[in-house]
Amino acid sequence: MNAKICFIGAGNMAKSLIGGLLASGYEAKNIIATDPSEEQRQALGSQFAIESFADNNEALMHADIVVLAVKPQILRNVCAEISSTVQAGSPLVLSIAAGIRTDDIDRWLGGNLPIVRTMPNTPALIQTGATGLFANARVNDEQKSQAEHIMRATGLTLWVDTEAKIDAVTALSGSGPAYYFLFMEAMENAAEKLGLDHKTAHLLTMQTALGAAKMVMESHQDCAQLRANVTSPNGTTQKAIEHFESKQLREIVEGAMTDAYQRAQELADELGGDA
Ligand SMILES: NC(=O)C1=CN([C@@H]2O[C@H](COP(=O)(O)OP(=O)(O)OC[C@H]3O[C@@H](n4cnc5c(N)ncnc54)[C@H](O)[C@@H]3O)[C@@H](O)[C@H]2O)C=CC1
Ligand SMILES: O=C(O)[C@@H]1CCC=N1
Repeated sequence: MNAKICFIGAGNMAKSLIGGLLASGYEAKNIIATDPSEEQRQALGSQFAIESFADNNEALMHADIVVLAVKPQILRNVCAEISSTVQAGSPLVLSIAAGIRTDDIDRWLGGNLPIVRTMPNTPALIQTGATGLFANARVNDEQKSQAEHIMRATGLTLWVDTEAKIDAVTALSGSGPAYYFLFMEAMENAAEKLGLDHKTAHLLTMQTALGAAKMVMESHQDCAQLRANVTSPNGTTQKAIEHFESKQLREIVEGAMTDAYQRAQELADELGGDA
């Protein structure tokens, strides 16, 4: 693939995608990025040998693919600013903005555009991300594979067939890293109360999380079976699991993810729409 990709916004997520693309052999001359912040452009220039611009329209002039990587709250204004250049070039539009629907982006950009909406997550920063993708009806097969190629540079990619499912992806893998961080924080704190020093508690928590995740990925056994393997009859794990179950851990997780899902839909209504 040698399409010219233009990132609008050169913050954390854009830099992780650019880093991933370059590491996977994508040519630096085919990647450009924009950012009004000189500091961000300098940071970009010191990390990667790609061209950067302060002016979105100037950068977009020759782009085959535009990646919208600004904060959701400013996306509407950015789209208004670039709409005539986008209409002139009709590039594939890829959005990584949380909670903004393809119909809104399309309307803000002047209409009739192929748009892929994605939901990455922060482990993309270390090329261990997980991204859900949704394509609107104007995206063709070649453009789908281009979008997938870009997002795969930072980890796993999975397509969903309705846009509402992107909100479910947001509740799962988009926000999910924070759930694991919270659980790890709680384990560390509990271990310290049981007498371990902070460093020991931290190291054992991290290694346990990594080991558990690797086992799920590599052992060909499902989570319930792996849990059963740790749980000796009438042993320590059984006591802990019984405690979790008696406090309705599963219902707590379902409630949290349902709240996240509903918030994703509310955000789309608040930031999108005609207002
Ligand atoms: N943090 C997360 O877990 C996730 C974030 N995202 C999405 O990724 C997108 C980017 O997020 P981050 O990289 O974390 O934000 P960031 O704040 O690091 O980067 C945004 C960049 O946009 C630049 N910018 C501001 N105004 C601009 C303009 N008019 N034109 C061009 N660039 C402009 C800023 O200077 C900044 O460098 C957001 O829409 C966010 O919703 C998506 C999934 C997960
Ligand atoms: O918390 C949020 O709204 C965004 C979406 C997924 C991760 N961060």
